[in-house]
Amino acid sequence: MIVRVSRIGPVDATFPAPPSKSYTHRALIAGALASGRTRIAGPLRAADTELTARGLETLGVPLEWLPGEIAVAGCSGTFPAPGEVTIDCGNSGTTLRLLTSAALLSRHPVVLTGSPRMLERPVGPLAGALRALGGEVAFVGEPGFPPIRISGRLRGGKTAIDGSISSQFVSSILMAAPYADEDVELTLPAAPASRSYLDVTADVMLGFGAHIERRGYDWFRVESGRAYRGRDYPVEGDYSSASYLFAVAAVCGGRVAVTGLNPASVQGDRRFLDALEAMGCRVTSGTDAVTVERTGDLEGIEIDMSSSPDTVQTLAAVAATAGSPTRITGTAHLQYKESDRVGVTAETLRRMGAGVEVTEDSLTITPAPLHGVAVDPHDDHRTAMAFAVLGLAVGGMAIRDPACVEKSFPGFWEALYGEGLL
Ligand SMILES: O=C(O)C1=C[C@@H](OP(=O)(O)O)[C@@H](O)[C@H](O)C1
Ligand SMILES: C=C(OP(=O)(O)O)C(=O)O
Repeated sequence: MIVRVSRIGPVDATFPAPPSKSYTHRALIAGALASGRTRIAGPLRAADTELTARGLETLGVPLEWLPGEIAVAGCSGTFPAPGEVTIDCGNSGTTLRLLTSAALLSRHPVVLTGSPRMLERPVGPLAGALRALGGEVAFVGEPGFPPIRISGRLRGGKTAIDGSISSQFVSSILMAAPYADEDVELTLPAAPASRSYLDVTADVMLGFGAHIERRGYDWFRVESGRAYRGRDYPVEGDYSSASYLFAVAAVCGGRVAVTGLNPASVQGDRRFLDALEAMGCRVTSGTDAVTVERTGDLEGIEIDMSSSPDTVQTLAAVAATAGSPTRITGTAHLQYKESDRVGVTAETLRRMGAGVEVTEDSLTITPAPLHGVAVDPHDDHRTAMAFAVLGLAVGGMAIRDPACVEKSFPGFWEALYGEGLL
């Protein structure tokens, strides 16, 4: 299937934010490990969160998707898997990385695997740190990459971990740490990639009753024995998904309001709104909605997006419509995602007519007259959504494999269609 995107004029639209993917993954894991029952209210039901839920079910945790909620029966820190199990994490890095440490809480070995692309996404630094904490991690295929077989136990103690490729390595150990035999102390010798996701991890852990101490992003200690307690857990809206909706106003002009976002959220992709503001949009944040409005022209900016990787492509799309160049830094780790995102974004923007310069850790977009092209997102939801939005300003865009948005934002096309934008 192909979605054809035509040029539209200024917009005036209001959308509900899809629920947060990162919060839903973490609430599922905390609820599964907790003592007692958890009710996750307003979760994201998308391909990736279903993969985490299915993985937990494979580990023996009863859970049920009900209308508007997930009911999870916590296993009090020991997964009751009946024997060795294999969990297919598909294309979801968060599922694979976060379940890797949790797998040590099963009585039996766990094999974690995924899509062909997932098998190219690194897990080496996570494996190394888990071994230092008592786990056994065997690489079934290529060393440093899934599939991995996890056995042994989470003894705990102190170790260093390199999170410069992915913050998910650190989040993984933190989330399982309350169930280690001893306290877990992690030192991060290098600045972690996507550090804001460590704030999301800490937020969920605290919300479920764990005890975590930290010094910024370079030292964390989790108390062993302060177990998660089952609870009613509401999931806030997703700033990464909302970025595509805000970007519609930025590239087409007019106004887009998104409801259901937490204005005080620790989600790093809130930074996308700072970028839009710096480029010349008006951003207002009320109790009901966050609104982006553009009446004049956009200016290029220079911005570090190292903590907000999932909105780099959205920002690149907006930047291509500005009146001057934009330099986005902190992009090195985008090569490890569902696709080599900087490469794909640069190649597509160049085909559309923009000037693009790429370095190891930056992306500079020089606007020029643009024309629509056919985009094959190669199973990367964010490529599909970012270029669909740009298509609304440029016209003549064709997005192949539109179903790949199911990974994080299953209602994306319907949301645009519902507001008359497609
Ligand atoms: O922990 C998480 O929920 C995520 C962390 C980020 O990954 P990296 O830390 O690998 O950059 C982000 O890109 C991903 O979509 C979700
Ligand atoms: C990188 C992403 O997710 P994950 O790492 O979970 O595959 C994403 O959603 O952009």
